[in-house]
Amino acid sequence: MSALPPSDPLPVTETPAAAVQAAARWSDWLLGRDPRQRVRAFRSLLALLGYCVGALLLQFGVHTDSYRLNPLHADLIGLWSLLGGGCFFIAQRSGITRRLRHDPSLTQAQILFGFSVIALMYAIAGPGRGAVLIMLQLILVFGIFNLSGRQAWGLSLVCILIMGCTMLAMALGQPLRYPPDQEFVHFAIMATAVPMMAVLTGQIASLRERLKRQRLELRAAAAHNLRLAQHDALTQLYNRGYMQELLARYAQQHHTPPLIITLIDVDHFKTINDSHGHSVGDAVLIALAQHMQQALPSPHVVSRWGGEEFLVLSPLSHRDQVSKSLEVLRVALKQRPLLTGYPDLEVTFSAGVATHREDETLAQTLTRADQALYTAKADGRDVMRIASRF
Ligand SMILES: Nc1nc2c(ncn2[C@@H]2O[C@H](COP(=O)(O)OP(=O)(O)OP(=O)(O)O)[C@@H](O)[C@H]2O)c(=O)[nH]1
Repeated sequence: MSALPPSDPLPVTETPAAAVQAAARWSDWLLGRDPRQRVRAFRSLLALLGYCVGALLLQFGVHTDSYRLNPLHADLIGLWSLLGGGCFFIAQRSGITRRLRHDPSLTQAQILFGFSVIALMYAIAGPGRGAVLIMLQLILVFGIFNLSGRQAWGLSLVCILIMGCTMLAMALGQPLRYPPDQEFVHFAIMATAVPMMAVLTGQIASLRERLKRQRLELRAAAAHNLRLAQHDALTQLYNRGYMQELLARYAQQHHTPPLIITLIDVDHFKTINDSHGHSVGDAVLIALAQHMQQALPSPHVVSRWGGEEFLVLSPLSHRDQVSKSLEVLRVALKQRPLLTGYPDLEVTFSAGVATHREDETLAQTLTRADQALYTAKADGRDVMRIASRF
């Protein structure tokens, strides 16, 4: 028996339209099912789409001869960009990049590859190279979601270096197609815009970091609140509210699992409080709770049901263990004092046990356990009684 029964069945919802189902199947086939890997594969696919457009534009330039492109160069660069982009997408889609702890998105590698494509395109585009510079910014935008500020600055410097060298080489090698004064302006624009992207990426990285921290804090606070709501502050056992919820959930199940309810009550607890003080009474409850949890570990669920009363929920298959463990505990309490420093403090308990029957509700089982406990008290305490059928 688990601490909580399986969650309620999902409400019946309308079946989505066939077109939606087909789209979902296609998207699963294309991007995979792992949510994180899907995002990575989607970004790589987007980049591949960008390379496709770039390759097509190069072919368009060759056919119209508007930019006097070298057809062989255009083919090679197109092929390079599609091959590289395709490899990155396949790597993400296959999931092998998940093993790369530091950069499973391959962001830096993809950006560096993008720089190489842009530099090559810039070198052959001639009069169309202004458009290539726009694509350069697009490549940097891809890093905004994954890079740290430091990584963004590093890549910016590499970008300025690669593009600066390309511009210089073209200005020196083909001064008619790449006039040096124009290349200077292009370089100045690029060298200003690229670091700006690095600054923005750094800001978004710290925002991401803050959000991540807040999410972790919220999760910890929610877990803490849940613990407070379900546990008794004194004994740290499950509290009555949690047990009532648990019983209600079992009761709602079509077939209530075979259960045993045991109610345990400390004998003459008022006398312990009156003669030793409330704090000693508290210590007795804490110590007894610990002993009971040790005697009846999972799958038993031990809880504090009320003041000096405990409720134990056990699967029917563990019925013998309940009576044996409680008997062992009862005898142990006689042999050595529960609290060190209080050798004369005698603590005993009475218990009532009821097995849930198919023809009754769990509330009725609980009532029978309570009646059995009452009988144990009436029989002189320090005993366990099994509930009768009714
Ligand atoms: N120290 C302490 N005492 C508590 C706590 N909760 C309830 N009590 C006390 O538990 C005592 C219960 O007394 P009774 O209901 O008369 O039960 P009892 O003295 O154990 O008598 P029997 O159950 O008939 O054996 C009361 O005096 C409550 O004040 C608690 O958290 N700490």
